[in-house]
Amino acid sequence: MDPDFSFYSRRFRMTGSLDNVYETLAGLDSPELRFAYARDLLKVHGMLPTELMRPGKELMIKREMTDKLLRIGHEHFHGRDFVLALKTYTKCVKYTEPGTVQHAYALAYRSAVYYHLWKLPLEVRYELCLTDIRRAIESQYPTQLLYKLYEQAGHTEYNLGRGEKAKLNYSECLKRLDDGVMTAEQRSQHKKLIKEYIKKCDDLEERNIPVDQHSIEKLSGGKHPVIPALSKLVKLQCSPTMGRGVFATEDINPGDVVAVDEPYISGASLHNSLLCHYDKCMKLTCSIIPCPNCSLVYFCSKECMQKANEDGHALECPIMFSIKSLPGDINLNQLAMRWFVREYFKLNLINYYVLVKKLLEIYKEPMVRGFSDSHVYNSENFVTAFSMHCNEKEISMDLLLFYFCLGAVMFEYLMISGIDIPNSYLNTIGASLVRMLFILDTHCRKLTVNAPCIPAELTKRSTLPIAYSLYPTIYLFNHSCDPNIRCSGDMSDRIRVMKAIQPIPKGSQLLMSYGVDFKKENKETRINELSDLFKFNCECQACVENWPINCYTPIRLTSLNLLNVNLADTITKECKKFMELTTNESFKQAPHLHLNYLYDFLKLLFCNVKRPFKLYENCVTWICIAHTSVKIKDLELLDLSL
Ligand SMILES: C[S@@+](CC[C@H](N)C(=O)[O-])C[C@H]1O[C@@H](n2cnc3c(N)ncnc32)[C@H](O)[C@@H]1O
Repeated sequence: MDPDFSFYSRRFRMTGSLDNVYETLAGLDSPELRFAYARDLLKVHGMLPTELMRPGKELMIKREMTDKLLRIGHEHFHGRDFVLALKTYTKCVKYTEPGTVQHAYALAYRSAVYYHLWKLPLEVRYELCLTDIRRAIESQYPTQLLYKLYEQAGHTEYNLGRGEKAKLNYSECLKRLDDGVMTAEQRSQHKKLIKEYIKKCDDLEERNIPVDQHSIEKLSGGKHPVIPALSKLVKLQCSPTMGRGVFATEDINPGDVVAVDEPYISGASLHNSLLCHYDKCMKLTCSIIPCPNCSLVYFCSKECMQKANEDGHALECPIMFSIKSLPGDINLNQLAMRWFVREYFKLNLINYYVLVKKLLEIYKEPMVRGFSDSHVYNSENFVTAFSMHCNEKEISMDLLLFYFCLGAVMFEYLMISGIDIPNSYLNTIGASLVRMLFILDTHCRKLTVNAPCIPAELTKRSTLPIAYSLYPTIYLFNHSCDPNIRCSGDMSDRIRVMKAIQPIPKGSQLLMSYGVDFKKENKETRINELSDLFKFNCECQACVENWPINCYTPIRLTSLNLLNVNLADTITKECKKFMELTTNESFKQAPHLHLNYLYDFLKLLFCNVKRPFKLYENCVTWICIAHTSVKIKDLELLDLSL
């Protein structure tokens, strides 16, 4: 369902006051005054909340459902429908509180499902099984049944080839058998069996199971001295048509890594419970634990839950349910709240106030945003993100009113939850929350590059966003319909690596695509799309020179497009070679094995042929494909929309 951005204007229209509201809002030129106005307006119309909304009843009903769900889970399990059993037990894990017997049962049953879940690769299912066993043991699994869990853990470690760990678990099982409810005969039989298992472990050769090491790419030329997420080969500079941007200080080659950025702030999409919501983890996992207080965010481990609490979740937790009920985009509302509480509490009231007051005043000047008085760029993620350009002037009155009212309501919830903000700071701090909403709306909602994705269908490259993240440094790159850099690697990776896909001579700007490409769409469509989504008129070379789309791009070398006639023979020969290679099946299967060849061919054309030229554009496309490995992760083999 599309977010309802006309929620507040509809309310005011009903009271017949909308025209006046628009007029007054438009006449106020500072964000603080607009915030104060929206807050007063809501107060007058009785639309400011006076208490927090609580999950109460909803959560109780879910908890009562658990027993029934466990029974259904058993039916699926015994009917060997392991995927349905997994879904059902996972619901139970979500609905029950960690530390309770019910929670422990749900985890223990789910561990048994993982053990049998043939659809998952062996190592994955065994690791998940062990994780759930460990958690069930930590949550109050009944003492008289603990031997079963240790036995299961022993089998799983054994199957993973880890003899020593298997022995430890079997030995624990032997001890725990004394607590089991059974006859003396049964106990002695069982102990005999476990001792045989222990003996078998001695014969097991330790296997080294390769771990999926995600190698993080290194920045070409090393780290930038001021902005560590950027390469040393670039600098921040202002361009008259695009504002702040990133420019090459040396020649950059295709394949060079120009930025490695981590999300500064992120949140899993609310519909997705396959992801750890702690934003420094964001691991895809089937094995989740909900926050025991709000039950709205999930973690892959207790450690992540603890770190998330220290990083601000403890503060947003009491108002999570209220935020969930607000109009607009739930995911982004939550993200804005997370961003606000984290920075506000990190900096403290006065520091936060002083910083945002300055940023709210100067953000209109592109080169001042983020720069100190001595023109040194402040690499703090908060400054980079908070000072991001987002064309507020182009935003419709509807949306402007929406965000100021939404910010005022969110702010009220914060104050009701106990955050004490003196009156003299209130409007500035409130306006900072509204600015966060604008920034996230402009830069997060619409850019899929900011959303870790999983493939929507196994056979296609289309992807589904599973989380929303603000990558502060990536946002410094301006857009081109003919990008010379691109995000490489797996789209579900939390860390984003930007690589050059074309040669970028010293002094030129590094440009990424915000989602449109001159090869696929004509100028009019692109302009409309960019203006609709991002509210700017594209000033890239492809738009300014009105380059034709792919099917009209010249494919032949002629005196019109050949810049160096002396090299005509060499270029013709190389073009022929490129065409032969790229029609070859083995090349299509593994273009990444030919990257160096593609880079050399591209550089040859870059220097000697006028663009657009079909083979140049095709070569860029192949480089992009080779840089993007959309790995089919283990979890996507299952339909786990829980
Ligand atoms: C993600 S920000 C990029 C950094 C921005 N230039 C700044 O000063 O913060 C996107 C904004 O940059 C500007 N921009 C980016 N690409 C552009 C282009 N091709 N033509 C014109 N303006 C552009 C627009 O104002 C856009 O809203």
